[in-house]
Amino acid sequence: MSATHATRYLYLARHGEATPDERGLTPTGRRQAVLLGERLRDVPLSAIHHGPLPRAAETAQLIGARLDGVPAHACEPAGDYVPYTPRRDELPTDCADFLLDFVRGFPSGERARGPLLARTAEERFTGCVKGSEDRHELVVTHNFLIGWLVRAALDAPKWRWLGLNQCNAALTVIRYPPPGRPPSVLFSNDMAHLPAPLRWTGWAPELRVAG
Ligand SMILES: O=C(O)[C@@H](CO)OP(=O)(O)O
Repeated sequence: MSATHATRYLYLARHGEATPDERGLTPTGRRQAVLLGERLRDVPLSAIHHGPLPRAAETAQLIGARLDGVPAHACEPAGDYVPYTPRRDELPTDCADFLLDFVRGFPSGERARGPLLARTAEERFTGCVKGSEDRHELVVTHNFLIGWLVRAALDAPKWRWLGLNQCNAALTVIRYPPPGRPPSVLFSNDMAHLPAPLRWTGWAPELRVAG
């Protein structure tokens, strides 16, 4: 802790498994959210921020029910959008076509509004905090924003949010210390709170590994 700044611990979770119509969570998704809430019970969270879509809002509500009195609120920067559309000349030549096709597969509206929302998310959720008290905050969000914030913490090229994927209700924690030390990614896509049958949902089958 420095005289004027303290550490922020940012807890990032992708929503639980969504129903095919994305109007809410499946029974698996609800159970994932409850278990994540139980995992977070001993964390001194001061706030839960969540995206406005039903799958994130329901996940946040189920988590919050396990955390006495932590205020939860919806906000657009925690929502679902494409944070950055790379130019071809930024990408490795051997995977440029694959990555560009992937990004262009998302609605143009999600791509157009993404960069401003991503910037706002960085301003609102990242970096050390003023004062002498460390802060712990949870953001219940979608796959892409978590990749974007991990990329930013590592100071990786902007396109590199692509390929940083999260399973449903997995936990990523980033620590932002006071000036003088870089951010650290303490956990990434951690599913220790989920039993095996509830792990790896929301993740392409070819990317799954044992455990
Ligand atoms: O639409 C998707 O593929 C991702 C993008 O962030 O969202 P979600 O986590 O809601 O599946």
